[in-house]
Amino acid sequence: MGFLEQYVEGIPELDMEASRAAAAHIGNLTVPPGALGKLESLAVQLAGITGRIKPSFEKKAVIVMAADHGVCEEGVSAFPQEVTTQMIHNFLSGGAAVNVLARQAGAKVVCVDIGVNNDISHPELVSRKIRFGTANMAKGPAMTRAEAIRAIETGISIVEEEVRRGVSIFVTGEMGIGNTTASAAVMCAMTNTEPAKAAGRGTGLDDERLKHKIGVIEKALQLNAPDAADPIDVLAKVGGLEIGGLIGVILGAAANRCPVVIDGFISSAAALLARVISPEAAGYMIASHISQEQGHRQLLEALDLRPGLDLDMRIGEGTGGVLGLTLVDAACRIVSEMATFESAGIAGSGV
Ligand SMILES: Cc1cc2ncn([C@H]3O[C@H](COP(=O)(O)O)[C@@H](O)[C@H]3O)c2cc1C
Ligand SMILES: O=C(O)c1cccnc1
Repeated sequence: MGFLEQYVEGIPELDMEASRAAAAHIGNLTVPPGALGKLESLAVQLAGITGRIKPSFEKKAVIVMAADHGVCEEGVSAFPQEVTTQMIHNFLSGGAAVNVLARQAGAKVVCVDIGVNNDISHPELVSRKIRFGTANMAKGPAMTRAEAIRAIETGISIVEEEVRRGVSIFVTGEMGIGNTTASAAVMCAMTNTEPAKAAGRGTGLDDERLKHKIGVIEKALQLNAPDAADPIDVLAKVGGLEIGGLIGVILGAAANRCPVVIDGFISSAAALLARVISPEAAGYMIASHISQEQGHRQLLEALDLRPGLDLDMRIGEGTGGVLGLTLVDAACRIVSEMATFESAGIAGSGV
């Protein structure tokens, strides 16, 4: 058995006893039953993940996996490929949207080069390049199976390092011009969805170029025939290196009983593959927001995840995910700080 298969076997089931105890505690808090809505289900989930009724997460990290995509040569993005590298410099100097929102949430940004086209060296950059971008999936497989597995294992090793540094909650983030094309192709392959329903405008394609993008995805799926029963085959043929890295982040978080907050469309495509690799990992995923990217709603439904926020965002990077940390903090404070009917001397419901 390879490292990955063995690692995945170690992902623990959720602690249902802790979840039940949290639900009972929430039932005694001074609100009408169920009135705190998704914050209540989040608190119950967090108890199941950590085994603690009143968890708290001091150290938080968003892992921004960055990689390039060979399919960009088909003209599937509104922006040129160099923007991937340029944005990495922006992440490293703290000026990107995810940096700002992560500072607000008290999370550190870990930027990983898992497959960018250029050589980049910076003391803050985690350099784990597997190859210089994927190959063009409209002409053949994006990467080899061995590279796909390495991408996943890279994500796992980064989480393991951060757990050793005390991080106890993770957010998925990414940067890669062209990656909404790869993510839509993954979604189509895994859920048997028409590319016209899965593909969106990404960074801002007009109608004509969106039609072209849909045609490219159709061609890539036809040519590569990814096997829906084999998520690593799907990742290798029509996915991306950062998508593989994020699968590893999700599996790594689950193996360490840490919640993992899922960002937008690209992160959700990674989550879809992760939950087939490990059905147990699904319980550790928290959906942060619904992105404007067409296909995200259906993708979240396929994941059976209900997003907390709907902010008309369409950027990725982990921006929605770090905003989702606020909801996690809110759920934690409710269970640890609220009074119960008994402690506050308030009469319960008469019905
Ligand atoms: C300046 C800029 C910053 C970004 N930050 C995230 N993305 C997002 O856009 C890209 C996906 O869209 P597409 O598939 O259309 O290329 C990804 O890099 C994603 O993270 C950005 C895109 C741009 C242009
Ligand atoms: O939802 C996302 O992750 C997204 C949407 C558009 C562009 N980039 C990312």
